[in-house]
Amino acid sequence: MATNSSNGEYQTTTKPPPTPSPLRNSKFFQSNMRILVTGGAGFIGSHLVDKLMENEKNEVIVADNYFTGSKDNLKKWIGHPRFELIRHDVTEPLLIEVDQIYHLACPASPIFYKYNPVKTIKTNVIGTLNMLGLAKRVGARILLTSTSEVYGDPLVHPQPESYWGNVNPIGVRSCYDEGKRVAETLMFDYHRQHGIEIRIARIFNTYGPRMNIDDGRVVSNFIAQALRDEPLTVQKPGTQTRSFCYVSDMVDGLIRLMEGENTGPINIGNPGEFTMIELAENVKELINPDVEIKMVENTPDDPRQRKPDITKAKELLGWEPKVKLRDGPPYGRGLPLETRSPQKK
Ligand SMILES: NC(=O)c1ccc[n+]([C@@H]2O[C@H](COP(=O)([O-])OP(=O)(O)OC[C@H]3O[C@@H](n4cnc5c(N)ncnc54)[C@H](O)[C@@H]3O)[C@@H](O)[C@H]2O)c1
Ligand SMILES: O=C(O)[C@H]1O[C@H](OP(=O)(O)OP(=O)(O)OC[C@H]2O[C@@H](n3ccc(=O)[nH]c3=O)[C@H](O)[C@@H]2O)[C@H](O)[C@@H](O)[C@@H]1O
Repeated sequence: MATNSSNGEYQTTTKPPPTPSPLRNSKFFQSNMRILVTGGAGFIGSHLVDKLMENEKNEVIVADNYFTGSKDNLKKWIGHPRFELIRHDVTEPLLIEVDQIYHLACPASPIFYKYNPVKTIKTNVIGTLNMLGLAKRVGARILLTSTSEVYGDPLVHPQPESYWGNVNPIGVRSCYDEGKRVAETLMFDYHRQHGIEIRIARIFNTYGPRMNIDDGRVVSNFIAQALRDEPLTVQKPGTQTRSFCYVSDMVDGLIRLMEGENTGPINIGNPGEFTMIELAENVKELINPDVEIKMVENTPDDPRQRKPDITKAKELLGWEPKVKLRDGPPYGRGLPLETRSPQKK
């Protein structure tokens, strides 16, 4: 600090900064790690942001076009000095400086990704290309949230990462599952060709607070129907299976993958497997024992079985899920506010 002394000369006095340094709240503050989360206003992305923001050394930038996400999911961080929210569509280039990129931007619920399939493909292909271009320019590590849908309607059960899948390339789900397969290809080509540090997570069905109550995915559908006293719509045959991972476990797995040494792809999911009839019976028992279960027509190419082999996640990341299906709110104890409305009478 420079002061003007009585004899007119400048003297330098040093004073230790208070803790925490006021610089942390100033525009001159530089965090240790600048992290971009694309799709950070969505369901998984906003929980990931919450976790990343817990670390004072992280500065988090979210880029989202709000197609299926919402500012509301991030409201507690808006205005925070280590947080920035950008309305941005990843199909357009993004020029910023970051150290890590969690690339989640993509509609995930089948009703939304089928709504504008060409846009879904653009998001997966051009969007991933743009984020890889950004990673290349600034030397950032990039993690892609791929999906168990890359296994299609799997003929191997449970699915290990070495399984190449059984995917219809021209079906109504192809914009999403083939889009994610191309995104994975792009990740590995940038890795091999340009030395980009990549991480690929193959996420299996995930549930928890902030799922959009009307987004059509089975857990939110059944819970919303049970709360509204409407029949639970089990799509035929009802014997198809899924394995449901609670969102806090998912976020933990994604961060471990980003921070670890393995490129992946690595399955992140809960191996507990349920038929859709079993899921409906669980929701009925836990939320509304009087509700009816109704069989309805299914949509094309619905995978008949899905369960992750998580051997790699256990061995390479030291990760396995902690929350069982019946224990993870909104499903078991304590429905979160986001799915509580409308109230059951
Ligand atoms: N939730 C699951 O069960 C699941 C399973 C497998 C894979 N994933 C993957 O995880 C990621 C997040 O899924 P989610 O469940 O949180 O879905 P979500 O729909 O809640 O979140 C996706 C976010 O991406 C944003 N987005 C979509 N298109 C965009 C674009 N072109 N530019 C910028 N932002 C865009 C949306 O507005 C939203 O905020 C997705 O990549 C999805 O494919 C999710
Ligand atoms: O985990 C994954 O990799 C993928 O899982 C889901 O896709 P899906 O499993 O088809 O998700 P849902 O729409 O929740 O359907 C699950 C099952 O429930 C059934 N279902 C759905 C809705 C409903 O009301 N009733 C019902 O029985 C469907 O037929 C399907 O068999 C996600 O939404 C994708 O984003 C994700 O990539």
